[in-house]
Amino acid sequence: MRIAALISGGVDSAVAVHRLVEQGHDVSLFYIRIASDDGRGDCSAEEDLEMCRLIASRYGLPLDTVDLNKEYWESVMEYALRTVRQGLTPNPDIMCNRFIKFGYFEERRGYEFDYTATGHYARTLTDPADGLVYLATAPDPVKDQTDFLARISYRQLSHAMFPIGDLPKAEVRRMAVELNLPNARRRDSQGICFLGKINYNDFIRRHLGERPGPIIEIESGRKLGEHRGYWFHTIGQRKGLGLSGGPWYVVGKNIVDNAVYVSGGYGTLRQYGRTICLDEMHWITRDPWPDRCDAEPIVFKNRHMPEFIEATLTRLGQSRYVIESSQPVQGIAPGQFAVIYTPDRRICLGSGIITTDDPRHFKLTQPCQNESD
Ligand SMILES: Nc1ncnc2c1ncn2[C@@H]1O[C@H](COP(=O)(O)OP(=O)(O)OP(=O)(O)O)[C@@H](O)[C@H]1O
Repeated sequence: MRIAALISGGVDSAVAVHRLVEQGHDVSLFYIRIASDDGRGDCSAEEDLEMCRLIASRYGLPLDTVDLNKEYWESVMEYALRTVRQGLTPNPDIMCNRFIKFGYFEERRGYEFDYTATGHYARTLTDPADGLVYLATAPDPVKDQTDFLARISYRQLSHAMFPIGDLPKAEVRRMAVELNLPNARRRDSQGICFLGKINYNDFIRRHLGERPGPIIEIESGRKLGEHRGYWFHTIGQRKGLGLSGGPWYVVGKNIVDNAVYVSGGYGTLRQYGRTICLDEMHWITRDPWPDRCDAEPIVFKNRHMPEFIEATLTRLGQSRYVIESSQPVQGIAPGQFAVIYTPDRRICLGSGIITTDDPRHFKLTQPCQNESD
């Protein structure tokens, strides 16, 4: 088959290329170029590209660079800045997969090929019962990246291939060393997709500036210190508050008063919630419960983490849902995505955006409604 392989210069996509070649596919390599926004040039991209060239020459494959800078700024960076300015928590990785790696790249080059392959830790499964393709979790629970893919469309998923998704990271690294790949000992990329190369706080500061305001203890109303702008802080955050006598957790923000609210100690109730309201639900393959409004058993993640949380999911309106978690959940941050999985943790069904709605106003007994109601 003809495969477009997206490579970053990192070890995962290099081993993915090795596996595709080994399986006898006709592989073309693509590197997506995003310029850095700090005016300091783009040396890390040059280094990545050099690695990609070494991989290409090692396997005798064509390598092309695709410039998606403008598209990245319009669909990922502006979304991230808009979201933090609203006091919400963005997820640039999710947007990057949907709009860049499986979006604009597909429109520009990917469509010419049978499949587009990446080094993501995820799998695709075809269910013999309905013949449809599903996004399945990787066996390596720490590396599983299905949560970052939970917003891609069915069309994008059906055209995607994850050649290393069935391997544990340690095995991928071992293969790279054994194959003597040029990047075998390169350290893993950290942080947020292309933004991972720059300091996140610097990025926010450059675009939104600073706006000092009070840090307030939510229980007592006492001012404990100053922050440099509510957009630097996320609900659930513990580090970087600069307060003594912690631990302190961010539990709320008031963007009108520019106040950041914290709660001290371990496990105080303010830091937790069990009811999570969602909107803009996106099902990747299909709505598993199209005609039902019952509390369906699921597991979910509300941030990138290895553990799944057991819960029920109930539809309230066409795209509005509510999660009732079986255990208290720390750091429920509006704007973030709650990613929904089947109870056996095998299939990533989709995701909804956590809203600012007050969960106490959601009665699970309220009748299921359609959007037009
Ligand atoms: N600049 C890029 N150009 C093309 N594809 C990319 C680029 N950056 C990432 N990708 C693709 O997206 C996948 C997941 O990217 P992520 O940033 O999560 O890196 P990763 O898991 O550390 O993988 P790798 O080790 O390949 O960098 C990569 O394996 C690669 O297929």
